[in-house]
Amino acid sequence: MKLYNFALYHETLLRSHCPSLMMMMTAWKRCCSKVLQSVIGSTGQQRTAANMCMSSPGPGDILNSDRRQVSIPEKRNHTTVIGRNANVCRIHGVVFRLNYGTRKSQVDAMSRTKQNWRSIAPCQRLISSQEIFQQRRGYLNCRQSSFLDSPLTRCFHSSSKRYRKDRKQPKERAEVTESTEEDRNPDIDLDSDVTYSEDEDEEYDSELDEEDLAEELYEEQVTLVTPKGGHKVVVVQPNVKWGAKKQHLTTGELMLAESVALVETLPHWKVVHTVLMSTKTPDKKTVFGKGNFQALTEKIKAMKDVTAVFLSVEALTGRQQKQMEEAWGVSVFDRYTVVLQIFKDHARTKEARMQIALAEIPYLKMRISEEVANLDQQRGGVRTRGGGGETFRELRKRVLKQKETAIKKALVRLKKKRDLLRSGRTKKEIPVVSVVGYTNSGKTTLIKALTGEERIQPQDQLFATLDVTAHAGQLPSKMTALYVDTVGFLSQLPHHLIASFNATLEDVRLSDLIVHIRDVSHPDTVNQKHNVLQVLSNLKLPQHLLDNMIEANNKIDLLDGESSVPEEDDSTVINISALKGTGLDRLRDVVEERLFEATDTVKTTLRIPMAGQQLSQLYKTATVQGVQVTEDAEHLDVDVIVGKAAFAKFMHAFKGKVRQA
Ligand SMILES: Nc1nc2c(ncn2[C@@H]2O[C@H](COP(=O)(O)OP(=O)(O)OP(=O)(O)O)[C@@H](O)[C@H]2O)c(=O)[nH]1
Ligand SMILES: [Mg+2]
Repeated sequence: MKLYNFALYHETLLRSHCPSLMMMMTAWKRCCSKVLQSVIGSTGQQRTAANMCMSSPGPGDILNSDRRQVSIPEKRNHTTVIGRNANVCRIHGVVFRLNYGTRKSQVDAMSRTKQNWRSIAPCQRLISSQEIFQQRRGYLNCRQSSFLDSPLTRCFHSSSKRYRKDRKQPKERAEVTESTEEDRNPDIDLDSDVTYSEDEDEEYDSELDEEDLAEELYEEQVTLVTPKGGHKVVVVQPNVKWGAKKQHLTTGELMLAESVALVETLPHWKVVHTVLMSTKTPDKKTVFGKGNFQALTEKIKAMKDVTAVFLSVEALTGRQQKQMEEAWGVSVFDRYTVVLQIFKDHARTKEARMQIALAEIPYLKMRISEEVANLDQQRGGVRTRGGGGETFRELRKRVLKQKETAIKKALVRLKKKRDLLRSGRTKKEIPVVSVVGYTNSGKTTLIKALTGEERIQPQDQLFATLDVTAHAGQLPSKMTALYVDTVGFLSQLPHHLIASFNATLEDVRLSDLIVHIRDVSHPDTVNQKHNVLQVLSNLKLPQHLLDNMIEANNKIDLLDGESSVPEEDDSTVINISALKGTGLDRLRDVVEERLFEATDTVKTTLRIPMAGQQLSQLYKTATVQGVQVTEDAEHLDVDVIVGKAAFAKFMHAFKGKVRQA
């Protein structure tokens, strides 16, 4: 090994003067690689071992100007990378950190001399540094495919217009890439070494902008893989009976029922057992106390048909998850991953998809930090500097950051579009009513009933709606209002999941009125209301919106006696059944009344002279709803909806000639 390392140190020299020794070394190294490949799993220790051994250049190596390298086992169509920061790669699903040991002179010599390229890698091709970005993304995101198989088509450089242009023109791509490469490094002569496989050509075809990128990234993030026969899940619900973490408004049984509903929302996931387990310390590493954890482990191990455990806590750290998986012998999921997966399954629009991708980033960041901690603990290999996991973390964090920026940018663009639409609505003075509430409370059903919109399809499912949509409906005065359907809320939902929906929840913030719809037939309705109010207060809504909010007690048709939920006198609470249509007329009246208050508008009837400019003025400044000739045939009674300021101005301008009828 020492001889080998010595040889590596003088590799360039050896390549030209002693090819047979170099070949011997290469064969030795390949042999090491193959042995490693066969034994390497995914643990940090093995990765560290791989880092140590796969540290020397040879055929098929990736080398870059950062003086870092990685060895790739022999394979057809080797990819050779020249550029910056290609310091990590993935081989057959295993991540390798690149080694710092290669000397700059070696890399430079190889980069500059075509001869060397040929001798080292006759079947390799050179790719641009933009493509390296893609490979890094490939390493980070492609969980199944190997580094070499990952597509080389995407680029993180949003500024790299040229690259995108290349991809639009696949036939001319070879020349363009050539010149691009040469521009950057005139010493490299690429004429005969640049080859492209047909597969790669296809990948270059499709147009890709940041939104597409974000969408693709969304697809590639943590996805719960359902086994062929579906998942048979045991739901474990921690029940905090004492202390500050105790949930006062709900019970362990109700929380368990919600957890079961969550799991069963995922297609082919079936709950086969449930466990309600007391804990005093839900924040502890094992969530439960020692004795309870032991008892739980025995219980789960005795359940032979189980393929996964859903532990109903907000989010598990990577270490917790690993520890539990080792103890229980099956996959373990938390609320965050399950809810995120439901969101992914249900999101239809690009905006919702991007927001979900954004929501996942903090979770991934947390996991990366932990992985790094593990790797750093396990380092100790020769010729590694800065900690085994350091580069790994930097790279992944950088990729995540780029991704975050790309998504945020795309969201800002969409927000601008939304703002335009919103300003259009404001110009037309169409009032906006946001319908919010706990998931599955009947928001979509209510909007369908109020607007008569046929296309809306309510579903008996958690998080059926993830795309915020607006639908026009008529108020009793024939005035049009826009009802906004929103994403439902859920208890113990990590706040950044909700926060990631900020762009769409902006509509709620800017609406004129909020209707909070509750499922009063649900046994946990009080806790649900509490949760919704808490989320609304976290959204920092304007106080007047919260003060003016209407509460609609939905699904009263499911209650024993329809009067079992008392309505309050001040009409802030209205009993309805969105499905049966009960109480909707009253709700419309109250909505209109509140909208007038919120928008400083009055609805009135004005008596004006038949001859004069008053009527034309009213048409200009108010919404005229009806005109009747009075009995004396000299006046008109005009029903109008008009802003308070415009009304005062009108009355002042025609003082003595007009009055309220
Ligand atoms: N019996 C009864 N069922 C209702 C009523 N309103 C809604 N539902 C049912 O409740 C279920 C959920 O309704 P949705 O309108 O999809 O609820 P949502 O609040 O939009 O749910 P998410 O979008 O998932 O948050 C559907 O099966 C509806 O048919 C009602 O007044 N009475
Ligand atoms: Mg809905």
